Amino acid sequence: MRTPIIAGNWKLNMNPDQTKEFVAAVKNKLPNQNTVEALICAPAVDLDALKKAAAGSNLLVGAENAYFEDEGAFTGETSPKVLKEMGIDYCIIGHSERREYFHETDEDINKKAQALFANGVTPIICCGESLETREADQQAEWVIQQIKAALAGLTNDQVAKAVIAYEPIWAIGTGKTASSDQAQEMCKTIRDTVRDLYNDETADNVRIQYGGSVNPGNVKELMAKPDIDGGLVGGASLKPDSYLALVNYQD
Ligand SMILES: O=C[C@H](O)COP(=O)(O)O
Repeated sequence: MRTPIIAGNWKLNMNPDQTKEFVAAVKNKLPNQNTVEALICAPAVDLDALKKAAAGSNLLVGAENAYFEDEGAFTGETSPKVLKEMGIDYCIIGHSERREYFHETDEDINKKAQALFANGVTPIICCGESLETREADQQAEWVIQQIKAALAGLTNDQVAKAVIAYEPIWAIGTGKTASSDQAQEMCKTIRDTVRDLYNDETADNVRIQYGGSVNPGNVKELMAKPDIDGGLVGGASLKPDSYLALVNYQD
């Protein structure tokens, strides 16, 4: 039985004061963690404020990125070891914005997954195709290759604990959501890929999110699909009311 996981990805939005206000508004209205995991992934500069504000509540805390080394001369990077020390639960890796603007490769993303697991932080591994790839009907091949590269060398136990986020680039921030059938089809493709690479148990345990213009109006339909276990939500996670509607979609 997979616990649904609804994650906000704040991207480059919110400061520590806004973070505290947000958490104060949501912290007593969140679902039980056994029913739905409610997570916010915030910029590194907000994580301390977020973690402290969320203490004692059902809110889980994640980072938006980390480096694959724990320490050293890597100016500007975020250490997975320090994320662990701060009590951070999850970390997004391989978001399409990082692949595009910061030139992250499949190999980087695999190294980041290894480094996060080595530190006990759960990666949310993003994948997804461009509009051009979708129009060429190559989305399945594209995403299968991304998943194979991201998971290379990971164990059954690690993959079973991981979260994979399918985010078609053409649906991110555009208001153009993939239909629930399109999202289901790709999430099933990802689960089938994990089944081929690992085994039934791992495939049945790995949680797969859909991301791309998820909002309170479409979350229920998406979450009703058998292979969609959660959402990775940008814009609609920035306001307390909207975030609460997303995480409480079962009400
Ligand atoms: O990580 C989240 C995605 O990029 C989706 O963003 P969006 O909900 O604003 O479309």
